[in-house]
Amino acid sequence: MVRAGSITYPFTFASGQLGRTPTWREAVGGARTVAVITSRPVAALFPEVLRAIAQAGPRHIVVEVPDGEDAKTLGVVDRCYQALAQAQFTRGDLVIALGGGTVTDLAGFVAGTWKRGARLVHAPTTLLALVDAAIGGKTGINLSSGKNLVGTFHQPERVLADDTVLPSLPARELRSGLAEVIKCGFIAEPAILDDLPDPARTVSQQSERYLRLIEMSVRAKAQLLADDVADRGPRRHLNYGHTAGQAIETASGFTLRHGEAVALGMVYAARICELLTGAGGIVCDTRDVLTRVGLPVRLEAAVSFEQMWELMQQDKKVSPGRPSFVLSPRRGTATLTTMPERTTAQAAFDDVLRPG
Ligand SMILES: NC(=O)c1ccc[n+]([C@@H]2O[C@H](COP(=O)([O-])OP(=O)(O)OC[C@H]3O[C@@H](n4cnc5c(N)ncnc54)[C@H](O)[C@@H]3O)[C@@H](O)[C@H]2O)c1
Ligand SMILES: O=C(O)C(=O)C[C@@H](O)[C@H](O)[C@H](O)COP(=O)(O)O
Ligand SMILES: [Zn+2]
Repeated sequence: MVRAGSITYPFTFASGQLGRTPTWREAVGGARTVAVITSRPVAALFPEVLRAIAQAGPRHIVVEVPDGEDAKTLGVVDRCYQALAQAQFTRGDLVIALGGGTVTDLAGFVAGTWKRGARLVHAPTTLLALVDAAIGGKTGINLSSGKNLVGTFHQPERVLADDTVLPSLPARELRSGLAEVIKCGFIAEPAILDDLPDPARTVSQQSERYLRLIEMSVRAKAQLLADDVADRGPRRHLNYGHTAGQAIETASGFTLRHGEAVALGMVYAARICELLTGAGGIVCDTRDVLTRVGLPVRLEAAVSFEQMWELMQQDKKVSPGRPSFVLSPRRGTATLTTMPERTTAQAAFDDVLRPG
């Protein structure tokens, strides 16, 4: 179960459940219409899931949205609203998000704002969505001025976790998800960092290990948000590596995957921590861990300090004088500090991120 303040909902883990009609019969409850928001590649990968949803009973529509970050725009939100309007979709009807974190962020926002809040079930299909995006109710739409600048908190009624989605993931997507898993290792559960998968082996060859990692990451995230859904205190620890990471992700024009950018953001935060505390070895440890699974530890995209700094100021956590930058001085712990001064921020960028 995930507790998000006063709301509690199940995170059910069962191999193959997404392709079974009874799963969906139970999830649909009394809805008369179901709207599946998904992307074309995901729909093509999982026809048996769409079939199982169709067989669950109510009328259903499939709203296909662009793949990846292109889904998280106000234009796509509007297209989803039009589809819901045409289907005379009510608050008691159900939005199903079938896809990765971009789909859960978009569908969560659409459900949360449709008639001030429709029902929502997440069916995550990437590792990243399974361990992170499908849990906790954050939704996000990008603007040209920054990532996730528009959003609501809207909790799903349930998260249907199914590890049979993982084997088809390209290695790069798997690594991107592992960045969020590693993040949980640095901020909350150090055992994660001693149990990382071997990138040379497939998911199926180390499935027990993946199950442990998913379990530890979900537990860590659920604990941090349980009493801070609105992201004012401990939940912010989940933003470790994101202040710089999401700025870099945006400045790269989304050529970097979310997890890759977060990996670079964690290296950056590690250096900031060293500069602020005088401690040593944090960057080295961070790079060692990330390198073990093949995540980037140096910035190769053409992103300047000025671009990153400018975008960091747009971060939602930032308000003058208030703690908004996450440090992890020791494996398994996190603290909040104020945004570093520009000179410190520039020094850290030059030390660990400057390309070339
Ligand atoms: N709301 C939150 O708490 C939260 C947390 C973390 C990340 N996010 C957001 O999530 C997004 C990143 O999510 P993502 O990494 O899942 O990216 P994504 O949704 O773009 O999916 C990545 C790619 O994988 C493909 N794909 C999906 N499932 C697949 C499968 N089973 N097999 C093969 N390919 C598959 C998709 O078609 C896509 O091309 C970012 O926008 C990030 O901001 C949100
Ligand atoms: O759930 C949270 O809280 C997180 O911060 C999880 C992050 O991994 C995720 O990328 C989130 O969408 C970032 O949120 P934002 O507030 O920085 O937009
Ligand atoms: Zn993230």
